[in-house]
Amino acid sequence: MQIFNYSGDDFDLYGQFGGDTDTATGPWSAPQTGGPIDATVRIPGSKSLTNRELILAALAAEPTVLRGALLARDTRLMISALEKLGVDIEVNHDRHGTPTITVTPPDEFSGAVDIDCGLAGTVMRFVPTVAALALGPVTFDGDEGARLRPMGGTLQALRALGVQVRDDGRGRLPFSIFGTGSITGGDIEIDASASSQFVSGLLLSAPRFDEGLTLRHTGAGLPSLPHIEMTLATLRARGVDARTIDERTWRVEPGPIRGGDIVIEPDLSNAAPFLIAAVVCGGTVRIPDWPTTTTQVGDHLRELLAPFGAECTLDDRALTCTVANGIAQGAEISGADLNLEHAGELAPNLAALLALCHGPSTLTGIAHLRGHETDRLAALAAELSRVGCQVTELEDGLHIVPSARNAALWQCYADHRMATSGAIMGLVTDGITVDDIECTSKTLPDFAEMWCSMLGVDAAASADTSVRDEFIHFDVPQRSTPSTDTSTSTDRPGDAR
Ligand SMILES: O=C(O)C1=C[C@@H](OP(=O)(O)O)[C@@H](O)[C@H](O)C1
Ligand SMILES: C=C(OP(=O)(O)O)C(=O)O
Repeated sequence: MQIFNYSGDDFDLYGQFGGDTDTATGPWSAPQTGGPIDATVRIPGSKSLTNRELILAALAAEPTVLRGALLARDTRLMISALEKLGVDIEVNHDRHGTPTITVTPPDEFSGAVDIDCGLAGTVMRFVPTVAALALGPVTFDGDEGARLRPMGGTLQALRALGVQVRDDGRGRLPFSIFGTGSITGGDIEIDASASSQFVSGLLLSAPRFDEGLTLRHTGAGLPSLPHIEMTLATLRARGVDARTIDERTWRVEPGPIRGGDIVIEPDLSNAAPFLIAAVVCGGTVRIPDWPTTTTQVGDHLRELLAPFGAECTLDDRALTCTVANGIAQGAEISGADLNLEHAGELAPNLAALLALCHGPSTLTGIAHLRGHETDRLAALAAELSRVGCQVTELEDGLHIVPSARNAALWQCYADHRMATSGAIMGLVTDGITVDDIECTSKTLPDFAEMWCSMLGVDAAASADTSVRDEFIHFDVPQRSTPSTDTSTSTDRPGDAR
């Protein structure tokens, strides 16, 4: 069972904010269903939107109310971090049980605090720039796995902005920021090839810089461009002049950030395993409140799943995804070559789908996944191989050759998307046990219950505490330790671990 290194002292992980105390723990037998699915799955708020809106609400000139926000480990860590910096945050639920968060910004941010980032990229890359606007030192640390994630882009940028930063020279957590209450801003260059979050974190706080910010990415490819679009869109929606100058340069003018009432969209990337389940099992999955226009990369699932037999129709109430003949009914779907540079977040779940197809597939453009919650390329290669596929790790992706599959203990490496990928594999593979389904609490605490409910199976039957003996003896692939290079700009994709 995963033990969370969670040190937020204002609330417990499943307690005060309405988390589900029945969340499955320990080894979990991936459930199967006898026939096609017919389910409506209500997906909680977007992690990326919730954490952007929390940051902007903290920096705003007036209070903000967030409706439909996500309450999961990543967003609770964000709330806790901002509270420590002096932001007043109240969490309630409306009469339908939908979370409502009221955020009142402080007159000035307080320093002399420690921030726990957990494993949340949005906390470790978005909060430091807010902390640089505080008076006094702010120290950042996180889970063991978080200490392997690239941070050089953020630290490099803060130093270029004249902020004093102390770290051990590896460009990783832990580090301390010594804010002086203001940032002048201006023009800076960073290498954001390891994560788009370096760019987003700076742009979000930039309206509060005296001269705003012109930010240029200088490195190789820039991943997850839609997430930068999302950052610009959230800024503009609050009255900030934020724009793309060219494909590597962005400009944010200084000025007040509006508060107000904001509705958070469902997390479309978290819809991925449920929509993929329709492709695997056949039938229909409906996702209510799917937005008709959005910057979320999960919206690309509508096109991405079409070649796999998914007919997706969108109206103003829901996305309906119907699959006439699923893999479980004998559909022989050929593999695919996908460049997921912009949609890396979807790669683990799509890799699981490709492993269930007929014929080889290649995923490219995702070298930066080595710096995600775990080295996702190594983790997917290890786990898909364990189930019986032939998988080759490429410099920037994976080559997957499906094969007859066998029972296995699927390891998650604390990665929520590895956990949901294990659940997908288990839909049509007998004997898949996911070692740590609880790590889905990073962005979707009720995943196990939602999955069982979609399949019409009893959730209690999947909570398997007796791992079969033969599984215990599988080797766990070793994760390499981070580079000891003293430069803070060693965040090139592939160098991340
Ligand atoms: O800004 C964001 O909310 C995110 C940006 C992306 O990060 P990377 O650019 O590091 O892939 C994405 O993968 C992550 O899940 C969320
Ligand atoms: C990469 C991810 O998360 P994070 O925001 O922690 O980077 C993810 O959710 O797939």
